[in-house]
Amino acid sequence: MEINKKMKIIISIAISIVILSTGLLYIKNKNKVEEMPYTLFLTHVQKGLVEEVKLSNNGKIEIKLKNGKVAITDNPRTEKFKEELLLYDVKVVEKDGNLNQAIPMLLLVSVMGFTIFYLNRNMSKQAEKEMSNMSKVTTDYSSRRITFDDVAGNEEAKESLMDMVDFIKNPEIYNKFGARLPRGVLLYGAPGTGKTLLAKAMAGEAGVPFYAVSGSDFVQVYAGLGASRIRELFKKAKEAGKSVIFIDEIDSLGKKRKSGDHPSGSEEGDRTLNALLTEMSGFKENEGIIVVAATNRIDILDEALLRPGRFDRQVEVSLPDVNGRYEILKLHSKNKPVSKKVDLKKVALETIYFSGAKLENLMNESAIIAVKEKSKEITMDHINKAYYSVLVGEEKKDRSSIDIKDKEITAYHEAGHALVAKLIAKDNRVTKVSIIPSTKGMGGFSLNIPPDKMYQTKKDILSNIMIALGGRAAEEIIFGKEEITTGASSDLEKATNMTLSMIGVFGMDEIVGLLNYNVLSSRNLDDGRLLNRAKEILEKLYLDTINILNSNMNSLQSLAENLIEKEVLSEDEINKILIRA
Ligand SMILES: Nc1ncnc2c1ncn2[C@@H]1O[C@H](COP(=O)(O)OP(=O)(O)OP(=O)(O)O)[C@@H](O)[C@H]1O
Ligand SMILES: [Zn+2]
Repeated sequence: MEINKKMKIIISIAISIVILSTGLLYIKNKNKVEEMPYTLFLTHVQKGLVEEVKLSNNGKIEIKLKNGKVAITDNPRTEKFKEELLLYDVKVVEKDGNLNQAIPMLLLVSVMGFTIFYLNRNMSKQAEKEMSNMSKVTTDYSSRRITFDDVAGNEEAKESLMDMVDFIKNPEIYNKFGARLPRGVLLYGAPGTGKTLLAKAMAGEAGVPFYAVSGSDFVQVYAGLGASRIRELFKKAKEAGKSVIFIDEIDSLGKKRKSGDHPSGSEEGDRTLNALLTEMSGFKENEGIIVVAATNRIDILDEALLRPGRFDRQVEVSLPDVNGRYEILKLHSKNKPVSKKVDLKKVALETIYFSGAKLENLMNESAIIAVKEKSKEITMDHINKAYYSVLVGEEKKDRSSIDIKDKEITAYHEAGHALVAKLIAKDNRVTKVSIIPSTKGMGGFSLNIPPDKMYQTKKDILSNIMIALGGRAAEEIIFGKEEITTGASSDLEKATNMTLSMIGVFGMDEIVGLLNYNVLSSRNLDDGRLLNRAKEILEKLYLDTINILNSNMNSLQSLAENLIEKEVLSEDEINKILIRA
């Protein structure tokens, strides 16, 4: 922070103290007068209930209502305040403070205030803006209650959140058993996958108020305001008793710090984050308050956020698979006159990589087009038109435009990994294969769980290398040598690492021997033998992988076809397909 800014802050604090004490003195003398919240005062002004306002330099200003009542409220000290009052036909009296004791202080205040005013007009404007943002904490209990029925697909995420609902509802029972309740849940996943919706549904199911803020509102806020807003938010929630506090875009507060480096976030972001962590450890255990945070990027989050007692529960909210998309489309068609001829299953098939928000958008656009065309119902034609308008301007990297070839390639690639695992590592479990991108894999992923044991054998490592190569091998077999894709890059990284460790660290190759290559290269003794040998081993394993897949072509085809159709396969489904093939 530059000195100038620091100075300004110190001066502002000094001023605030003076102002506050003056204000207090004033209130003390006026203690018969009722204090009115500033927001209420504003509505009174708008409704024309205010007769007169006595402007002063105090922290509080005096107001007289048309019904004769006198009250005080906070002095906003904005430039336009007087004009606004005049526009609402309020009589404005300028008064210099009638308290003898306060006159010297007031003088001081005005002089300092004047200086500050010139020091930075903008800063105070900014502060004003943020002050008004303070009331931006959205509370949602007035609107319709949202429940888990409003969230389609996402069964896994829903399930883990249902537990939390029980925590909120019956903290006493958990107390009795001495169970420590989670305080924070982190929902992570692509934009528009329903994280906010899930958090709202949690509050709705538990029947408690929902308080929401967004991390991005705190970026570059006026010094100290972020932290105070956080405290304000928690205070509000605590007053309500049980509640769900939602912090969207938490990554803008808690970005990973690079070691040694100045924290990548702003100083203010840090302060806000610290306030958040303090508040979270501050509330008594088992009070029934749960903090839910959401992010699209769990990988850039500061680990401090993920420690026990903080956001120690992490729930992935993924893009919907074809079934999920069908459910979401059905949900958002409920209140719309959709023609019976519309095949939502087909729409679901054609909307791979669409998030829930995008599907909602699709149905909404369709409805708008139908209305414009004065149609009685929403037809397939409307949905098709909407489809293109939803996709317009989308970047390709968003993976929202369906490319059937992409889908096929991913399907064969993932089927390759899964099949190799099933064939050569019988102790491994393949629990899930998916062609929907997620944090587990950009194109898709094949979840391969090795048995739990302390040591890995050479055979295990060889198998794992082949499993990693299975994706590329399948691509080459099906689409040809020239059609292989960039999709295997992280697989190759893994395979290379495993091979190098196997021969250079674990001493598992007869030709290279028992030498540790890290030691050799640190003494500049590396003669390049390791590289040649690693290449040789990797090439042989790749050929083996191709051969295995070639001799199990039926299984590969069948897995891939099922993936294209269902997009996600469970362990059971995989096993069934392989038995049939
Ligand atoms: N699983 C779902 N079921 C039903 N509707 C959904 C689902 N996911 C998203 N939607 C629709 O999309 C809208 C936006 O979703 P939401 O704001 O919850 O996403 P988000 O994950 O919080 O997004 P972001 O990361 O962009 O903040 C929801 O209000 C809802 O209409
Ligand atoms: Zn792969």
